[in-house]
Amino acid sequence: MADKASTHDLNCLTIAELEAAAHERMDKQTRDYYNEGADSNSTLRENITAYAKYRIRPRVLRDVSRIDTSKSLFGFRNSVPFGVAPTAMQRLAHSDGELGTARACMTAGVPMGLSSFATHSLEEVAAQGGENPKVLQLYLFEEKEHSRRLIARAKKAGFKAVFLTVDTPMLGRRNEEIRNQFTLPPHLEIGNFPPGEHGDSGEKSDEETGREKAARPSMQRRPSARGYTDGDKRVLPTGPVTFHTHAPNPTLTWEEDIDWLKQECLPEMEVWLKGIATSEDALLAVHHGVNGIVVSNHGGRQLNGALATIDALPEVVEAVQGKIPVHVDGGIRHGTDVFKALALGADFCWVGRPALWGLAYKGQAGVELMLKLLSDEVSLCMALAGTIKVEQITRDYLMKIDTNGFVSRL
Ligand SMILES: Cc1cc2nc3c(=O)[nH]c(=O)nc-3n(C[C@H](O)[C@H](O)[C@H](O)COP(=O)(O)O)c2cc1C
Ligand SMILES: CC(C)CC(=O)C(=O)O
Repeated sequence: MADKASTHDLNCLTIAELEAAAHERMDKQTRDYYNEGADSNSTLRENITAYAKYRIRPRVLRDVSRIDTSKSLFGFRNSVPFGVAPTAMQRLAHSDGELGTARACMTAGVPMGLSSFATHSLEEVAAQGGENPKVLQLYLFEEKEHSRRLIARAKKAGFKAVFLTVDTPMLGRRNEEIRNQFTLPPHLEIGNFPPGEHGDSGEKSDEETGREKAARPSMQRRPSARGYTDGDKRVLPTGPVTFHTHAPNPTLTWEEDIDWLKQECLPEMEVWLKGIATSEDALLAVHHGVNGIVVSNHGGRQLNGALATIDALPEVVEAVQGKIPVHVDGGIRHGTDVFKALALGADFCWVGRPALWGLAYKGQAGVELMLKLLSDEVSLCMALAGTIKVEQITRDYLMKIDTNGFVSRL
């Protein structure tokens, strides 16, 4: 027993405990920024609770002494069927930041999604090495030249794909972010867009330096912020690249932008869409020839009231009919959630906040811990359900409980 306990972090045996441990280690601004969703947070909550509607139908008396949790993606055999989703500004959590996440993903043999708005550059992340795939999350800016340059850099650095985020025509309303007057501390900058390289004076932006904070009590409501529709006029951002000004792009369309992106990326990097939530858009994605989609609602941070991703997944899977891979993120907090998502037809899963909690808890080692907890849970769940390989996980292993408590096969 003593031996077994010694391989564990007894303070963090679950993702929930990791979340609690991280809570104490983050300042309020960071904690609120990472943890909140949009508006009342109902989609954020439902992303998690919706998993409880599904129960597992375990099969027995199969030799489960060897469980293979691995899954191929971008030509690499990942150790598990999930990776770390792109989340912005990871050095807010810990000085290891995105480099710590990259090293943890490399050690665990899982893919890493890097946010366009990371606090390290994509070159620094690539330099951490590893055969595990790296994916660049892309906010396609209205000034396409910025995006063109970023895409070229990602190609050169060996990124396997871009995940174009399509659920941010405007930024969702995050009330704590507004209340806290969120600013990037002066010692940090957005690694991919350092001040001075994007048509600005070389001065850090207000958002990056925190200057004029007092003079601008609600920075998100600057006319150029474009996050809200309460009278602000949309203005093409011309200054330094900051996330409030550049991440949202209300002008993107299937016709204008997807072909452009494919031309920029292919064949070296695949083009995926992150933020698909309906069968109609999934079919359009197939029609426009993208390489894959991620069913996502941005961790409940964009359209509050949107369906939980695990509930949106089945209609997308049914529409796509295996023509392109379908991934899912949002609310995954246990290995059984990964199992359920795979059973409902996802080819792969991504986890966002748990990696941030790992980082906040112990930097790189904390992300490694998070990946180990989730990997062990996936492996145990597969064994107890009677599945030896990821490919064996199908709808036959699930039941659904409706609001009246009736249980049915899928
Ligand atoms: C703090 C934070 C920052 C995020 N930053 C980005 C980002 O820069 N680009 C993006 O496409 N998604 C971003 N996301 C969304 C994640 O990629 C992912 O969709 C979401 O976190 C999944 O939900 P989960 O946190 O419940 O696992 C962010 C999420 C969080 C929590
Ligand atoms: C750069 C930001 C817009 C990052 C983001 O997507 C988020 O905070 O949800």
